[in-house]
Amino acid sequence: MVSLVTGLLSSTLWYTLYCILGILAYAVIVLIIKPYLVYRRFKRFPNVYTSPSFRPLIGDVLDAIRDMKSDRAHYHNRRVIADDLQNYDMRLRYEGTEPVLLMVSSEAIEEFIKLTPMKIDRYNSNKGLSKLAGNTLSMIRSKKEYVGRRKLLMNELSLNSSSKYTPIMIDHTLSLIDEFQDGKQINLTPKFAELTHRIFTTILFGKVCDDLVNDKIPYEHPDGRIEYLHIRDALLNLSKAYYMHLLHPLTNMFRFVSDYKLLNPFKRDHKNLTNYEDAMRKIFYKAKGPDSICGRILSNTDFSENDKFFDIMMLIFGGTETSSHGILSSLYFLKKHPETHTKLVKELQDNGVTKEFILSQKDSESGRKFLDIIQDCDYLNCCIKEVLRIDSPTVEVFHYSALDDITIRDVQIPKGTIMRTEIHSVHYMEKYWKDPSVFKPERHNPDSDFFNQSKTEGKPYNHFIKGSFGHGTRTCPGQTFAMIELKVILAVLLTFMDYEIDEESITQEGVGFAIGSACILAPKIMLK
Ligand code: HEM
Repeated sequence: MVSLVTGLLSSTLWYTLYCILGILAYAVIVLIIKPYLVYRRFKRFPNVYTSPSFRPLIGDVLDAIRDMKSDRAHYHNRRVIADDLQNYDMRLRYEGTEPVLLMVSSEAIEEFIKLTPMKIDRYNSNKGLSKLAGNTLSMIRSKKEYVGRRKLLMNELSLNSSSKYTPIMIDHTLSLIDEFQDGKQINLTPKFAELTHRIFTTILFGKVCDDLVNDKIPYEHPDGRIEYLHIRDALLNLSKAYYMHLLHPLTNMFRFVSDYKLLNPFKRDHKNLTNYEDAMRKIFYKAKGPDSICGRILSNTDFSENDKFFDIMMLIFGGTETSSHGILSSLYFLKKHPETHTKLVKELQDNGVTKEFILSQKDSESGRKFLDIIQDCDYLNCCIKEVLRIDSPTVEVFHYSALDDITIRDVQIPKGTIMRTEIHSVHYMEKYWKDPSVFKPERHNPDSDFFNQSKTEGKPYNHFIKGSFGHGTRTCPGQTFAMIELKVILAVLLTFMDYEIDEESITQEGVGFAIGSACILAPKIMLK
């Protein structure tokens, strides 16, 4: 009997020991050996930048956290990195243990795009912001269903051809200006997020949902405090929280902890996300009528209601912070370069963009007249393009992966490699841009001396040296809408107010407003 018990015990012990050894071996292979082999594979290509040393387990996470803590996410960091990348086509980056190959040169980006979607397509890492975006079209492969879902949204919204939204943009921007007090300083960072969120939700749901959109929902902060936040503020907090998941060591090392939300912050953020989704569903069902865009999208029976729900959520997510950060950057760079600000204000005035004209357009049926004039303002167009180059609101595109073994710029990339195009580096490369670190709207104007000098110096303008909206099949569907929105909001702001930014922020290098940046813009407002 005793020997039986000892035998059982010892076999249980051995079994446990084997299990522990198995788990350890698995961890070593997945967390250290595999990432190291990827590092070795790409290190041998002279046109692939790899960090000077391979850091097992933590990858580049420490750098990212350090930059976020020192308020340098992401602008300063990206510019510094871009300097190191001048002569490379790609960069290997580690998101924890996960190697991601980033295309950094225009040539690599172009080859990458040519291979999408046949050989390279969307990859849903189901991590970080991908989790926030749920089962949206932006996470699925570029197949028939994707095309149908994207077409449905674009047809219903007719975002890219419509001027009918400009009165809504004017109206909300004027309401925001009404809140400003002459001579008072105001933090514009949350104000602009509120503005773009209002514009987009009014377009999607109509005024009928104003009360629900302005509802407050419970949001649990990291210190356990529950605060009732506007839906839009909950969304902004959630996007920051889920961005941090990407960098969280537990997401990378012990994925199951985040997948099953076993610990905070995963548990807490999921609870907050559920509250946000519940609040959004209420809005959807209230906006179900045929007069609302959301209602018309929901009445389509080709796709499941849940998929359409997430697609609309994605639109709100994609259309809020991106544009609001673009406006922050625009105001900042215009004041950093006062001659640009003066020239732009003059262009608007010369084209008849006055207070009276804007007020007359606020209630117009179509907004066509205002839009036509705004679209004729070439310098406004160049300023916004330059803002998007020097401080692109988005710093990353979503993940892609190689569906097959492929070759880009003579680099052999095995099937399954996770990839992305990088937005900022190409924006600062000396080989494509004349004086890339200088803010120069004229570089986008084919009639300007600067544009032609760049061309003579062998740096012609080219589609793939600008990446703010991505490229190819998966390019941003809201691009035209966003450009119109930025122009309209900026034109209204510059006509109704002037502003002063404190000397320290203006002279400090590295101030930028990409999503995730800790920089805030709080100027003194002078109403006109
Ligand atoms: C300045 C404003 C904006 C910027 C800089 C921007 C940038 C981007 C970028 C870089 C991507 C990823 C492309 C890729 O993965 O290759 C993207 C995708 C997307 N954007 Fe935008 N965006 C802006 C405004 C908007 C607006 C206003 C909307 C909504 C109308 C929107 C909706 C989307 C959607 C749905 C996707 C996913 C597309 C897909 O996977 O097929 N974006 N955007």
